[in-house]
Amino acid sequence: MDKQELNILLVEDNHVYVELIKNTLENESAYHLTIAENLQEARESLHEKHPDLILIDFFLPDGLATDLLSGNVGFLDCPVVILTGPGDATPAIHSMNAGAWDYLVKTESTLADITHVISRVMRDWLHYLEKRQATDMQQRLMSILEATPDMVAIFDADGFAQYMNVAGRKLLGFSQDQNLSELRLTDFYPVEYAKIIRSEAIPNAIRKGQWCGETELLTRSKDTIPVSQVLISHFAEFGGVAFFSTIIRDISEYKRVQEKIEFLAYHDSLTGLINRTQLHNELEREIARALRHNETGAVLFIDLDHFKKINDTLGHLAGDSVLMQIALALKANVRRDDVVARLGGDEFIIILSGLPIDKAKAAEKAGEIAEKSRQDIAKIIHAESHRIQVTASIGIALFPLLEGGSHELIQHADTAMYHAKAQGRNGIAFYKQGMSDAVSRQLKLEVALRKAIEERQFRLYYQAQVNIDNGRVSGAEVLIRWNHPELGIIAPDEFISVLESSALISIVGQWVFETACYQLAQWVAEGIWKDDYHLCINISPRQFRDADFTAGIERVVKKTGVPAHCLEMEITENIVIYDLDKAIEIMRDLHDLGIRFSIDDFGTGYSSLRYIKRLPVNVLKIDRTFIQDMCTEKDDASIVDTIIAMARHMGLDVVAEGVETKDQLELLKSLGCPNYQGYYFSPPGTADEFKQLLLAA
Ligand SMILES: Nc1nc2c(ncn2[C@@H]2O[C@@H]3COP(=O)(O)O[C@H]4[C@@H](O)[C@H](n5cnc6c(=O)[nH]c(N)nc65)O[C@@H]4COP(=O)(O)O[C@H]3[C@H]2O)c(=O)[nH]1
Repeated sequence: MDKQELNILLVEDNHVYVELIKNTLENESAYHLTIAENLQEARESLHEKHPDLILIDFFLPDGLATDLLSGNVGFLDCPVVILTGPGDATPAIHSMNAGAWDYLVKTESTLADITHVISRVMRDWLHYLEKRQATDMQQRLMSILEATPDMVAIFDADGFAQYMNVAGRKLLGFSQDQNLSELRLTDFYPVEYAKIIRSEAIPNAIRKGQWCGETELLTRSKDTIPVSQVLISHFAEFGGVAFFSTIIRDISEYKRVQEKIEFLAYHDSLTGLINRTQLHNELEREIARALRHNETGAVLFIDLDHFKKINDTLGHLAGDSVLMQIALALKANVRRDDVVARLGGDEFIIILSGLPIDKAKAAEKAGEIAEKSRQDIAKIIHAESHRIQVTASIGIALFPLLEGGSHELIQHADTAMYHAKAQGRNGIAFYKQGMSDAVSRQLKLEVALRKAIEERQFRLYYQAQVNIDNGRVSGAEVLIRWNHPELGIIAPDEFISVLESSALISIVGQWVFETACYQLAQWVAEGIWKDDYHLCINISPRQFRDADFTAGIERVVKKTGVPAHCLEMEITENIVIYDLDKAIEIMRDLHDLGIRFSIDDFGTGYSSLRYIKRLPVNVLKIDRTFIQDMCTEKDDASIVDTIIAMARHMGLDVVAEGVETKDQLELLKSLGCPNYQGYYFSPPGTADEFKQLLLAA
């Protein structure tokens, strides 16, 4: 403290005495003296000047000294020198407020004595202040240590605990008053980490001053806590470690988050199965193992059929629930060390390892597991109060391959899966060479067809059916065309099979039926469609098997208001070979509405009279391949003759398809065929073109 700054408050009303002290102090020119002559002035000075030293004349009037010393004025946070009279006053002061004063100076002392005392007082005071500052700092540091959320501990040079802060005690389960001095640094760690502390941390801390690392602490209840820690050596003045201190942070939460992040990096968050990244790691490992142990393995690529529909119609919660349940079912179906992964979306992979070395046996085993998985997936799933049935297409590829690793294998299994889809879904296919080209062609077409649906690129053409006797139009067959933006009009033979295998046929078929009905309704309204004409619409086997096929047809008939008896559905014999009874049921329902049925391409399929008899069929359409050569090939002519005779016998109508020449027409007429269709009369044309034929009829 600068001497010049010394602020002295002299509480005294004896002018002579005041002058003397003043002179003395001013001679020193190092003090600033404030004089208070009464209680009021003393109070003000205490508040305003913050004196460093107070000189009080004990024999002041009005009990001023008593008031000051008894603390009535305020806390005197500086040394107080009592200027007292002869020695007899001392006991009175003592009894009054012990500790309130610091020095007694007798008034009979000389001023030099007083000055001397003042200097001594100030020296003491400065010393005291320094000490107080140091302890203040210590106290502050201590309170910071106690408040810090990290564990802080001090150990002596022999490693015995000397201090542990609140956070440390809390972390390890020790109470605040528990004596830890018997415990050594290494006692706070499980054995394996105590070893690291002894052999690595302490030597390093001694050598380099400090050691940092991640360890685990052992709590009082023998739990372990992951921590990050710094161990510091504090050296004595003349060398050697005086003590160690350590700061330790509990990183359990960080570890948990880190583990979660690591888990998420390699796992699918929804199902908990491993993800694509980890799948490749696992598969590479399995391939290497199969090569080492001369084993066979298999990759099953599982893709759910029409899963998007579940998400779109029942919502993502239901979709998620389905995925989770399927993940569980797949896991339950394989051995514990077989890998099940989710690639994302509705795609799963199973890696089967340790299959028999014999490829055929391995394939058989893989096929069995795939079939079991397929069946398990197809079981009814309850999700978000819905009962859902999902099917899956599964592709299988065996490994090790002659060439290629995990990527090629998954690619093969993927191709096989697409093949299974192309086969009508809900099935299994093994990868074979050459499969990729066919599948990718099919896929490209499928993608283009989906676009065609979205962009309404389909058109309907109409081909007249003609009564042979009078040569007049008796109806029409509806034929779809794909009006491709670059390739122009594409005939159905090129895309109907892809629509069928991808199940897009249901959407397109429904569109054909609806559009044709609207067109028919218009012709009826225009009065150009006669009541005994028939509009024939092709129905694919797949479309026919749709659960809501009949309901969809009924809806359209009602909506468009067409006369149902003018509608005819062209089906092929394939429709009935799946489930004859079901086919009969559907046909009867539609028949009851008034809709007629014709068997298309008759003669090319089973042509079994047994089932034709049971079906509510009205018309047989003779396939054009017989008509084509009937004038030159006797066999074809006799087949056509037989079909016409048989139809007549069974009370069925007949339409001969693909009539291109007058000779064909004449021969058909002579055989008693009632109707025909073909380029000879007119090729398929647009609705406007066909309308002209109707107007001319
Ligand atoms: N060579 C020759 N051909 C003639 C002659 N007259 C007609 N055709 C063709 O013969 C096919 C008759 O249709 P389909 O047997 O039902 O055979 C149809 C039918 O099975 C299917 N199809 C057409 N439209 C649809 C549809 O909307 N839905 C479904 N599921 N299948 C359809 O595609 C097949 C082929 O249809 P298109 O290419 O339009 O071929 C039509 C027609 O253009 C002729 O004098 N000579």
